[in-house]
Amino acid sequence: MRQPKVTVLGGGSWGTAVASVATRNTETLLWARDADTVTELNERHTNSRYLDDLPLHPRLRATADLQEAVETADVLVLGVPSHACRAVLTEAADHLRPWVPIVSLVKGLEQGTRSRITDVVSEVLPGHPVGVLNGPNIAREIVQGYAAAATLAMPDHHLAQSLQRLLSSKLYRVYTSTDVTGVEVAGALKNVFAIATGFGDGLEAGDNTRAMVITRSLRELSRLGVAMGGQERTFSGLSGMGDLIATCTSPHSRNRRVGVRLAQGRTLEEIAAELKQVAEGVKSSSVVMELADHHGVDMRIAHEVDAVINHGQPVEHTYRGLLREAPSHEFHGDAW
Ligand SMILES: NC(=O)C1=CN([C@@H]2O[C@H](COP(=O)(O)OP(=O)(O)OC[C@H]3O[C@@H](n4cnc5c(N)ncnc54)[C@H](O)[C@@H]3O)[C@@H](O)[C@H]2O)C=CC1
Ligand SMILES: O=C(CO)COP(=O)(O)O
Repeated sequence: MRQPKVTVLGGGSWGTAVASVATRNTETLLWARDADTVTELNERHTNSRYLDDLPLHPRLRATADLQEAVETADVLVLGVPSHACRAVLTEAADHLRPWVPIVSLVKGLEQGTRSRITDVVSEVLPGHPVGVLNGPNIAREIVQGYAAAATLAMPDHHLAQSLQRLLSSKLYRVYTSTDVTGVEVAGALKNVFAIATGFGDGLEAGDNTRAMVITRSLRELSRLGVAMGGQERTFSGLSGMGDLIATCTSPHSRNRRVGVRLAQGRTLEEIAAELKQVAEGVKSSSVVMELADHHGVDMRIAHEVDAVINHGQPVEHTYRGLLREAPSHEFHGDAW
């Protein structure tokens, strides 16, 4: 039987990495809007703007033609940043065959609507089964072939199992789940907490501080995630604790780096110019606070990140402000 063809939308670091993994299993096409990236991917099998000279799977093919990419897809993987999802999906809608499953790689929330990206997918492309693939996955490490794992969450477990085979490799272990909400919320929220961890690192606060911020962030993340309909246990899994560990400690994390640089006195504009890549936590920081208000969840750490990013609060004030608050029972109550 013919293997389903995979199309990945988004020629940045993560779309490229996932497309390269999928190419091992099946015919895979990567859509990138930048023509030079497409030429380089097809001719040199690299994507140097995002992944230096790391070799990609030689059979991976790229195109800048969205129609070609979408109309041949049996499985569509969404790998553009959250702010571009609705526009790209709307353009893709006319070309996608009915019932093609869609997997989001996006770790962000839509500004304005506060929607999860799988909800945006269902709105723009009703009737398509939709899920999310999240986990501690620094793109360059996956391309380098270091062992890693992620969770593919879909409401239909059988469909998740068949897509699991297409998107995994021996070294990239994809587990399944039916908790789409939990996995997706965890992936978006951890970026905000990685910025908070970066604050501590930028202030050279030490390893204990980092562990405190990560652990208390997990508690905050879980409380909002459960209020939004996620399952508690999901947050101690790969997309929750796992991704917090990776993003809050990796020197490759862009969100953590935003926090470090802000603590060192750089402006967001300077940091964006240096990164040249998306750090979803910057935009998510205000959305998370809107969701926290909506669901009545007190989120002190996320609140401080929002204050720095969106309201010009100096990082030192944030740090001292958090420490002034008395700790409560570790697992009961709203204190951070
Ligand atoms: N890089 C990583 O290690 C991981 C990233 N993610 C998530 O994957 C998503 C994509 O991130 P990355 O690939 O890392 O970002 P990136 O910054 O490396 O690349 C973004 C890509 O999207 C394209 N793009 C931006 N706006 C567009 C638009 N309006 N239309 C079409 N294309 C557009 C850019 O040209 C670029 O190719 C994000 O939500 C991120 O949080 C998830 C796991 C790992
Ligand atoms: O999601 C990621 C790792 O799992 C990538 O994190 P950054 O976007 O902070 O680089």
